[in-house]
Amino acid sequence: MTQHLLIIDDEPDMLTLLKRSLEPELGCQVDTASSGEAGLEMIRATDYDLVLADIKMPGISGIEVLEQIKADRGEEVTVVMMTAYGRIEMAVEAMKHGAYDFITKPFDHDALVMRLEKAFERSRLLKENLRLHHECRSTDMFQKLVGKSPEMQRVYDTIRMIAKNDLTVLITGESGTGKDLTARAVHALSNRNTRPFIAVNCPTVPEHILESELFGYKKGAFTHATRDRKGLFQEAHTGTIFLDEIGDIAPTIQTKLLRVLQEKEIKPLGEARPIQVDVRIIASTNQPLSEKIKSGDFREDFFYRLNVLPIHLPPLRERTGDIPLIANHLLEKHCAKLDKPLKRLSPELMDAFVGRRWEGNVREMENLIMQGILFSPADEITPKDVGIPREPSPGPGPDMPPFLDLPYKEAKENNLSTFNATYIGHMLTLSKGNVTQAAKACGLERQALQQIMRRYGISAEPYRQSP
Ligand SMILES: Nc1ncnc2c1ncn2[C@@H]1O[C@H](COP(=O)(O)OP(=O)(O)OP(=O)(O)O)[C@@H](O)[C@H]1O
Repeated sequence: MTQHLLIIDDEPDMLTLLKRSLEPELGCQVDTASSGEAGLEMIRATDYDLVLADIKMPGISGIEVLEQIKADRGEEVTVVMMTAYGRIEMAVEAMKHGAYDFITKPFDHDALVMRLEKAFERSRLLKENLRLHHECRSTDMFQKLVGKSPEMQRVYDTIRMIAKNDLTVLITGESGTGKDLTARAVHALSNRNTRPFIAVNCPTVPEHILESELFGYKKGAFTHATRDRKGLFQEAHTGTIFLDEIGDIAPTIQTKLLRVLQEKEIKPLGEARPIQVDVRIIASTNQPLSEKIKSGDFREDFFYRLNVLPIHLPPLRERTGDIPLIANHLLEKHCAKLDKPLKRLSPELMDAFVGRRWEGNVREMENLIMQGILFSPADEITPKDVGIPREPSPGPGPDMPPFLDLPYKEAKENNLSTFNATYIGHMLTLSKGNVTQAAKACGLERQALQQIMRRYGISAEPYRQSP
């Protein structure tokens, strides 16, 4: 991409001369401004890679231009100053204000080109750094949610699409599917990410306490209210509140939450006047709320207020392609947490994992893996270590393979994933984690094997621990 240079100088001849010589020599596009005021306006409108400004100008001086650029854009824009020969104190002043370099007039042309090339290089590196930093931040947001299946890709797309606005989100999914992680990802990608994220596990708080926990109370509101206390909504002000397992809350609290959603205000117990709060609400449930509405346990109007932006997390058995990836992720995470050397999952255990129904989803898998890490005597965790019978569970029907009720593409992808985890796992076991040897045994080029391993989230690391 062509780089973009802005030259600010009050001498028109100098501008013409520099533009004419620098454009072909640096291979960049040069714009010119004949005053500090005009220059600043152009900088606000265009993303320049480099600004070359004269220090001494009538009106806004070069130093003032520099100060303004630093105030508006920080380190994003690289600035080089020009000063007349002998005005070294001005150049020092410019460096103090954050100029990258200074050049004295009259110039030695070659030296000028060389210094501007260096400044362009600095600007390119800086922009690349900023881009990577930004990319890292946005992948960080999802880093705890592992899974590459089409189902999880849809979840990530939805999170990205809905995170930035302030609308209410309802996350549904069986227990242990990652609703809590998803709520945190929505907050992390939202504009509120530097503000509080308050999670409330609704069923664990007794009904009579939940109201005062959420909305707070005034001194004297009830017998033990010896002082004013802020509720969680006030704690979450300008941030996000996550109401986990909302399906379990009592109708009286549903009515009060409905009011918060409608009016954006809360009323602490014992307080006469409502208090305005600016809180984004994310709720989750593992129960079909439609049934609760039918039985009269959940207010229908409250449900519609909550279900503005829905996210559904599919159960693990419907995204079996993710199982090897999540299993290895949890293994690494918990070996580190439990301060144990990295173990590996035997191919038989991975097979059993893929065929399992996982009623408790990722949480159930996490528990099994922790047991395996603690109880397996060797580096390899086998089905026996976690109490799984050797034969994989039969899946949906008595004799039916677990993929027969899936669409072709998905069934194929899931089976490929299992096949790769088992086959490559076996070859890596034999080669003690040596990828070159494993590739030879597979009859593949090393790079081809590495590509497959990357695609299916297989790491050679755990196999290197073999005695
Ligand atoms: N996609 C995933 N990748 C990695 N870890 C996950 C994933 N989904 C869930 N987990 C892990 O599984 C455990 C359960 O996840 P989480 O608490 O988010 O589920 P939940 O749906 O909120 O569960 P519950 O309904 O029981 O509250 C957590 O330790 C979480 O880190």
